[in-house]
Amino acid sequence: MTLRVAVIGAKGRIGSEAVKAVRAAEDMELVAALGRGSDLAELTAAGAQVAVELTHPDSVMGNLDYCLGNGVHVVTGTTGWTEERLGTARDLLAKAPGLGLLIAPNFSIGAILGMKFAQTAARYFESVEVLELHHTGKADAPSGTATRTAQLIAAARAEAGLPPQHDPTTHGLPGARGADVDGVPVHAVRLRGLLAHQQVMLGGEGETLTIRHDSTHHSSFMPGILLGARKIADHPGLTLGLEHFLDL
Ligand SMILES: NC(=O)C1=CN([C@@H]2O[C@H](COP(=O)(O)OP(=O)(O)OC[C@H]3O[C@@H](n4cnc5c(N)ncnc54)[C@H](O)[C@@H]3O)[C@@H](O)[C@H]2O)C=CC1
Ligand SMILES: O=C(O)C1=N[C@H](C(=O)O)C[C@H](O)C1
Repeated sequence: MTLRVAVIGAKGRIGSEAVKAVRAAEDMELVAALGRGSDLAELTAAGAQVAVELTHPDSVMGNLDYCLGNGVHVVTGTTGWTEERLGTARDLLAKAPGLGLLIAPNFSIGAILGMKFAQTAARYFESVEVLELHHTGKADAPSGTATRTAQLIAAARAEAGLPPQHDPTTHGLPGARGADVDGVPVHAVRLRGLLAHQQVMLGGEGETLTIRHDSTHHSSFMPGILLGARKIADHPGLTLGLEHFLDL
């Protein structure tokens, strides 16, 4: 049966690519393509079963509220998530039994594997820092991927009983050591010419390990978006990370 999919944020960098990908998918029909200022009622009028939400941290919560309140599963890649926002999303889901919400910090398989490799390596190294590099249109910093990666690394270190990292800095400028995400320094670069890149650097006695991923085109995110749209109805409630839909 054909899956009826709507894209919200259809004119954006990733949204416009998602519109093409959904159109090209033989098992999907693009029933609505909404931009800023569109009426969300278009989506329900068109009978969308799944909304692919790719907008802005300022817009995502309102879109979730509408979709989950109107019987539509949601796959979102929009970033800027906090514990408070996740709590609100859980509250919305509690009022929408049977509906699924996938929040995916990154849809690219390489990035997801990079996060997994970093999580695996974390327990074996004394030091770890995350560097993310993005295009100049990005609203949030650090990136959703870097934040999630740092959280996974911190949890792995804690589970292994590693002590907090020692920061030797006693002199310097504020910000020079990056943002502190659960004790892991995260550095964000915004540079024209870049798209989405991440480097996790781990260091131990006499060695370093670097895990690097580069998205060089928005097409890298499309197989993950389509997979999320296909699977979300079978996963009611909140799923945080596309890795839960993959055999990892
Ligand atoms: N999870 C992932 O793999 C990826 C996530 N992203 C995230 O997706 C989001 C969008 O990124 P970009 O496409 O680069 O941004 P963008 O600024 O190019 O596109 C966002 C689009 O959403 C539209 N928009 C904003 N509010 C809206 C609303 N209420 N209703 C409908 N449309 C609305 C804007 O007008 C714009 O066209 C960001 O949060 C970004 O971090 C981006 C790439 C990959
Ligand atoms: O804004 C982007 O471009 C991206 N956003 C996501 C993030 O914040 O991690 C995913 C990817 O890095 C591209």
